[in-house]
Amino acid sequence: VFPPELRFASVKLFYRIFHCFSSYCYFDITEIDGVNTNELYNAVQLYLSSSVSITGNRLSLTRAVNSSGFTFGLANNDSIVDTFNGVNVLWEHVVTQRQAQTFSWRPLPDEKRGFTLRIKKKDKSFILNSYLDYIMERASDIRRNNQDRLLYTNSRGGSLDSRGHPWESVPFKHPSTFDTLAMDPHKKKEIMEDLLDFANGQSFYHKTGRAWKRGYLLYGPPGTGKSSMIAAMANFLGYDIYDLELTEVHNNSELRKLLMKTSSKSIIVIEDIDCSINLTGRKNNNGSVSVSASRSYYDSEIRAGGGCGEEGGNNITLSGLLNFTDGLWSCCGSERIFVFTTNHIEKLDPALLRSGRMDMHIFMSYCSFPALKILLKNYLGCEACELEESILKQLEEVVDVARMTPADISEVLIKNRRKKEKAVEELFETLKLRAEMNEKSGVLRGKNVVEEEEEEEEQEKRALDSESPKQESEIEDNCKEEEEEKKIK
Ligand SMILES: Nc1ncnc2c1ncn2[C@@H]1O[C@H](COP(=O)(O)OP(=O)(O)OP(=O)(O)O)[C@@H](O)[C@H]1O
Repeated sequence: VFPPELRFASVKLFYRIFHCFSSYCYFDITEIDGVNTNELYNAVQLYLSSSVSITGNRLSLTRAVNSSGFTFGLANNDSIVDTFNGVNVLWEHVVTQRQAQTFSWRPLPDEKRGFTLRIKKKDKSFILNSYLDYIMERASDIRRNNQDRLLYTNSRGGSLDSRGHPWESVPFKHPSTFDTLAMDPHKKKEIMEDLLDFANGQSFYHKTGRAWKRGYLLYGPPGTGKSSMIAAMANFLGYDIYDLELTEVHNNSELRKLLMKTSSKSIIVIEDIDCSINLTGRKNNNGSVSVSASRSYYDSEIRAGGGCGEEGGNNITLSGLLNFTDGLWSCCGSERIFVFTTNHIEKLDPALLRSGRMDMHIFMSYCSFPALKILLKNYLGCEACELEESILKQLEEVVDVARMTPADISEVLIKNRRKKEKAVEELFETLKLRAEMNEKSGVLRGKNVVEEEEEEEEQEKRALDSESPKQESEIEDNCKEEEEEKKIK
């Protein structure tokens, strides 16, 4: 009976009166905002998925592409109460049929979906300030946990893929974790704590004015678990990995572009850095740092591809690499970890190793006794306490002197993994043989491995401490000299 205009006006009036007397206010969060997808809608859906999975009776269930987890959702027109800091809010999932479209540039779904958030008027400012931010954060955590890790590598010859992206990706399914990694448990704990401190340290980095990034240098002989450590780090933090092949990068600007296209919460890896870029050019023949060391010197003298005798034909300079790790561009994006690996730390330029670039130097050593116990547990399923005391003692005696890598030891264990006793016996024989060979050839010079390793680490630290300040003063002197020369000219 009512004409549509009158009907519309009376509904509007009714709502106004209703809202005046109601103690609630409502917010509509639609799936599509105009023509764009509403980020908040997706975030709310993910956020609610954790609470509805426990309380809901009828749920929608989805699994996104590249995701290893299921997402629970509120069924159509269902509602749920959520509590945030003692405040109750009501979420309703509203689904209505969309009117048939006459014409549209972009076809929209037949259904119009959205969430309605009902909160008490008195809680409005509190909820709007912190609850929605909290939802966005939780949603991105859930998304990251559900999503498969990705392993990116830079395209050959710097070419772009069909989407104009310089990185190609594959799902990252490396099973290495800190549990499977054989290394000294104290060292392992220290690394894990450092990683957690970094991942939870947003406010600290903000407060101290530091870019939210951290550098790790993994060094040690081949087969000691450097790559496994990177995989364990990625699995531990849930980060993607960008495996940067430096020999495929032509120049510094290409390097910078690659950096700009990496995402937050990622680990950028350069493996065997000493083979990717020639870092020895800065040193004199006797190993001391050249007096003429300066950025311009790096630029002109140090070229990539010379480290392992291969000519890569690319023009990345050390200066470019230093800028990559801690220049202004390294701060585009946040929460990034740089990991460099090398078998020859002595070949690396001290400038690359200083704190701020490589904050933590991790020495991946030959297999020690605590690491051996982890391998025995992982490969044979036997705890150290299950083995006879005498066998353990024998193993402990030879393992340090044998200087075998965890990779070598795991090969011996894999062969006999079904027969525990035979595996332990063969392992002992192999370790003994190696230890004898080492002693005969005088590799150890009367010291045990741990002492040698500690000494190596100590030497490296001393070299760094003495070189860093010297270098900076040298660089300053050089700059001054250059300026004076320019003035005279
Ligand atoms: N510390 C370790 N803990 C457990 N497994 C290890 C460890 N080190 C090596 N391995 C085993 O040996 C194999 C090779 O190790 P990995 O590639 O991580 O060594 P790497 O130090 O990176 O060697 P390279 O320097 O040659 O790249 C791995 O697949 C893993 O199974």
